[in-house]
Amino acid sequence: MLPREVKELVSKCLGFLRTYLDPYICFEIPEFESASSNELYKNVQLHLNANDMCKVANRVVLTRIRNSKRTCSNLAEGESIVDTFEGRKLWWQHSVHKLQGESMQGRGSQEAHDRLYTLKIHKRDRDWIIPRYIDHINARAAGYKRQNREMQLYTNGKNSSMFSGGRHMWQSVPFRHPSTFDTLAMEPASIARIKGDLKSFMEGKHFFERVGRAWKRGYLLYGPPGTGKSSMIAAMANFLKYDVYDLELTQVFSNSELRQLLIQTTNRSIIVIEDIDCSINLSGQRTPKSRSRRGGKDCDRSDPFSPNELDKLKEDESSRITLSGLLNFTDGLWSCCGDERILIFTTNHIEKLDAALLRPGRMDMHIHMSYCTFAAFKILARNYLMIDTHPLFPTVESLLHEGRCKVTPAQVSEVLILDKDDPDMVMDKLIAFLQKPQETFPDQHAPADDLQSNSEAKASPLII
Ligand SMILES: Nc1ncnc2c1ncn2[C@@H]1O[C@H](COP(=O)(O)OP(=O)(O)OP(=O)(O)O)[C@@H](O)[C@H]1O
Ligand SMILES: [Mg+2]
Repeated sequence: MLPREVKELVSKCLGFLRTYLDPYICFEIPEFESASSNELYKNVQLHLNANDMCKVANRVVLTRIRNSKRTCSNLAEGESIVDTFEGRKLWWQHSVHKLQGESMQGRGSQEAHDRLYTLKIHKRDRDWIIPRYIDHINARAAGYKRQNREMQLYTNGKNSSMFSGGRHMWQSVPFRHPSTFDTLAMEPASIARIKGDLKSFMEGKHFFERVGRAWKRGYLLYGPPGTGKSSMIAAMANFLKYDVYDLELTQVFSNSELRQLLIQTTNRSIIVIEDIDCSINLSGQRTPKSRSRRGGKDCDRSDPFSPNELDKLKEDESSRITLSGLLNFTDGLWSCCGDERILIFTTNHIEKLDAALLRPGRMDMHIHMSYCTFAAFKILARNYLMIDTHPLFPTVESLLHEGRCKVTPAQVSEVLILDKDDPDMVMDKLIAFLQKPQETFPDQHAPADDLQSNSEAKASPLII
């Protein structure tokens, strides 16, 4: 019989020998470190989920958070799977232990389990694979979070200015607008250009740093009412997964308040000022928005203002928000406080905009949203009626040809939605509608025509 000390020494030596001879090494990634959650654990979970790797496991835990669009899968207790990275194999195992007594402190009742991922790799890969693989997981998880996060729509309401000394100048609701570039009726070539521009902006961090420019981009959307300017903004937000800040300039009472509002916007966001011609004018005074009989927001109208509007106008006279205050944020020193910002102005009346707004370097791209073309109609027909062709398509084409019949995509979609389950009837109704004389809204010239005479303006902005 060996004495106890010797037995312990032998087993210790055997343990060392086993570790020494074992070609693998394990890393543990617990869900919690002390009482705080371990971000890496969550990132591993997202990485396995994003790559659909859990589906090869025998037991998978499926979860869906309330109001979320996605179902998440995770390895069940004791399950393991293999991942590959740069040609090397890595093994993941998930273990779950029930917590008791003191170890539950600070976790809350729902965290009564200790969850842990164990990553096993070859010892020889240890030095080079670990930093790179972990970076890869974090990057994948960041991309996944971005794709799946709930977007927000912020607005500066009347009451928001009460909080200007505090932190809450914006109020938000979840942004769930269904418009996408697939549902937008527009020339496919224009859509492709806009998507390409947004993509290169989103991926342009190093470019903007290298050339010393603030990482921002400005778009001016102009065209008659109902041509899809607001739908375009929603499609851009859904494409980029950015939050939207709908800035109501008529509720902003000074340049400093405007600056505070803009400073509070977060990175990766779209700041929108709709109907810019109605929100601000050259002298910096604002006029209440109104709709003309043709449906556009017509600020220089001839009909008298109501008493309420007159009161508002008087109130406005004391306001000191100016175009230069706004432009200071678009391209002045303030433009670089924050990254990945997109600024969008919309207008029904580009001809009324101040030249300062149209100058190169202000709005990088001018996008003309115009009356429905045949290509745009085909997109609406596919989306509303689920048809790609119909015997009456050539008639529609000749009616819409070269803007012969001026109807907006909004008007066409109103007709298509009427009997969407009966394409033949809808097509008949559409032809009858297109043959009726239409009351049109004056569609402005593309600013290129105005800018041609201005040599400074010839180089930019991009015009679509
Ligand atoms: N280009 C388009 N593609 C698809 N649907 C469109 C388009 N234009 C308009 N619509 C339809 O018409 C509705 C109104 O369009 P939208 O609000 O985007 O127009 P707008 O140009 O912003 O008008 P306004 O100048 O009055 O603000 C949308 O909800 C959508 O259903
Ligand atoms: Mg709109």
